[in-house]
Amino acid sequence: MPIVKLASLPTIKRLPSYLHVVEAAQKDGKDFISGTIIAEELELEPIQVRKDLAITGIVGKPRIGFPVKELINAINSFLEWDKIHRAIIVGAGNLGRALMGYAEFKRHGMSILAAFDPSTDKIGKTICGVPVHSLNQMVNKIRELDVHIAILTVPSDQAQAVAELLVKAGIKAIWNFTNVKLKVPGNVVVQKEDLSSGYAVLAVKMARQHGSV
Ligand SMILES: NC(=O)c1ccc[n+]([C@@H]2O[C@H](COP(=O)([O-])OP(=O)(O)OC[C@H]3O[C@@H](n4cnc5c(N)ncnc54)[C@H](O)[C@@H]3O)[C@@H](O)[C@H]2O)c1
Repeated sequence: MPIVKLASLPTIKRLPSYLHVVEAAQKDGKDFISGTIIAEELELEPIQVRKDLAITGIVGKPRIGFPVKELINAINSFLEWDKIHRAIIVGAGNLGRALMGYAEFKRHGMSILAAFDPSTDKIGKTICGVPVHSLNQMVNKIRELDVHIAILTVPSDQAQAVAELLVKAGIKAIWNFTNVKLKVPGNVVVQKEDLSSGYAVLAVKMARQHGSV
């Protein structure tokens, strides 16, 4: 199966920010929001916002803007956030625990059903409502719980071996927080995440604005 390439990747990455702004407008009791207001909030060009939002199929009205409720539904639907995504976490350490405790994921359909870790201090415990199991239960639990997404927060030297186990168990997508480029079959989606990218942008922006400190 070919690797899925998304032409609209930057747009997809901006959609959650749009959703935050539009949800805030809904909380303020607004029925409509203009592309210009969204653009101002996010320091983007209005044309960019309108182009991005067109991908969700929702059309704004001249001088009135976008209907807030429909826009929220359209963004959630485009992002597949209106569906339940059954997930597990492998590696219940510092990062794994932080992700288990992040309530936004639940609000957006991500249901973390179990975590797996070899540490006897963690097995049998519950972290933020998520039960931690031993690694030798992983394959059976993935099948039993009908899980499709695995969040990988293991030490880097364990990443490839764990990924291979996940693929064998039938996992369809791996959200990879390790710094390893995983080798998996083409039908398994891998999304690699790196907080350092954000830090890099922050540091360079700060240097440009204030000079090196
Ligand atoms: N992408 C990012 O921005 C980012 C940020 C922080 C950490 N990380 C990466 O995430 C990973 C975890 O970082 P951390 O700070 O949580 O480390 P940590 O040491 O706190 O946690 C790692 C956990 O994995 C468990 N583990 C070890 N071998 C395992 C295996 N084979 N299967 C399942 N679990 C196993 C350990 O017992 C531990 O609980 C590391 O690879 C780190 O480099 C990435």
